[in-house]
Amino acid sequence: MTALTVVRDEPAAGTPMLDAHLVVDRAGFRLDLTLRISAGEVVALLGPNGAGKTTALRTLAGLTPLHRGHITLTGQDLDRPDTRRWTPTERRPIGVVFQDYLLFPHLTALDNVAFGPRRHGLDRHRAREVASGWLTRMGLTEHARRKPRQLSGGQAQRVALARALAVNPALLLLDEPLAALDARTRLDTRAELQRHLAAHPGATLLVTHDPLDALVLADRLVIVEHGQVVQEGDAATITAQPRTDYVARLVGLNLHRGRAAGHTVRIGSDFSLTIADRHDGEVFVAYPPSAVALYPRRPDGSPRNVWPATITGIQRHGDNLRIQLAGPIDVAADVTPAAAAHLHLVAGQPLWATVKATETRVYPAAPGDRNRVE
Ligand SMILES: Nc1ncnc2c1ncn2[C@@H]1O[C@H](COP(=O)(O)OP(=O)(O)OP(=O)(O)O)[C@@H](O)[C@H]1O
Repeated sequence: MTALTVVRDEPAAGTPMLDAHLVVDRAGFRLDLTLRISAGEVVALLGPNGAGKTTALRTLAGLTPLHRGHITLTGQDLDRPDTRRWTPTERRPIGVVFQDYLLFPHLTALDNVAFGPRRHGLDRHRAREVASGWLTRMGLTEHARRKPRQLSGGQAQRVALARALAVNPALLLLDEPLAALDARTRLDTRAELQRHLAAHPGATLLVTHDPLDALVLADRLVIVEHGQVVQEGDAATITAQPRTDYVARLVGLNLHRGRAAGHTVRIGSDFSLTIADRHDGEVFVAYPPSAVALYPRRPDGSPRNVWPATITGIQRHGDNLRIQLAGPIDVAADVTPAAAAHLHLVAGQPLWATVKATETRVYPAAPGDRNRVE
C-alpha cells in the first residue's frame, strides 16, 4: 500500500509565529511593546484611547516604521532598524482588516477579494477562483458581483475579512473590526468572526477598545496603557485580578492598591479595609459595585467596613443605578432604583458606604505593576 503524503503549509497550532518588540518614539508618547503570538492564537490588544494600539498595528502592517526593536514573523525579520531590515507592506505575509474596511469602491466583492491573491502572483482566473471560494465560505456567493456600496455593513465586513484571509496570511490584523456596525449586526458578525478566527491557522491580532470583542474573540488579552503592556493573560485571570484602574473599570470592579498586614489593608495614609483572609505586603483589593451598600446614617454594630462618602455621579447601569462616590477611597456602588428612591440619592449628598470583608478579593501586587492604583 502506498503511503499518502499530505503536504500542508499550515503551521501546527502553538508554533511561535510573531515575535515583536515594537518601539516608536513621538513627542510626548512612546510605544514600547513586546508581542508574541503563536499559530492559531487570537490575541486582543486592548486599551483606552491614545494607548498606542493603532500605532502598534501600523508598525506590524508596515505603515509606520519602528524606531527600535524588531518584527519577526515565521522566522523572517520584517522590520529591524539596527540591521536596516525593512519589508514593505505589500510583501509582508500579513492580512489586514481596517476599521472602515477600505474596500476598493470600483471593484466587485469578488475582485476585491481576488486582489490579494493576484498581488501574490496568481493569474486572474486562479485568483478569482480563490476569491470565489472565500466568498462562499463567508456566505456571500450571491453578492460576488456587487460593488461595496451595494453591500450592507455586515456584508462589507465579511468581504474585508475574506480579502485579508485570501492570501493565507501568517498574521491577520484586525483593527476594531466590528466598530462600524450597528448593535444587532455586530452581535451576529461577532459570532461569525469567532468561527472564522477559530479556523485561521496563522496568528491573529485584534485591536479593540471593546472589552466584549476581546473577551469573546481572543484567547489572550494584552492590555496597553500609555504605550506599554500593563497586564496580559486569559480573560478569566484578567477579569478575576485586574491590576490597573482601567482594567478594573473594564471588568466592572472597584480596585485599590494598599499594604496588607494580617486582616487589614492600609490604603493611602489614613484609611484601612478589613479583609477576610490574611495577607502581607503590597496587594490589590477588588470588589464589585454590587458589594457596596449605602446608608443615610452610619450603620453601627456591624462587622463591615464603613466609611463616609459623597455622591459625585449617578448613571444608569442595566436595571440598576451606578453611584460614583468620593471619600477616603473612590468607589462605585450599584443600587436598585427602589433603593435609590428610598435614599433620595442626588449628586453632592453625603452618605455612608459599607463593604463586607468577605466580599473583597485580595491578591498580591507585583512590584512591576504600573499605573499604581491608590
Ligand atoms: N500620525 C501621528 N503623528 C503623531 N502622533 C500620533 C500620530 N498618530 C497617533 N499619534 C499619537 O500617538 C499616541 C498613540 O495613538 P494611537 O492612535 O496609536 O492610540 P490608540 O490606542 O490606537 O487610540 P484610539 O483607541 O483612540 O484609536 C497618541 O498620543 C496619539 O495622539
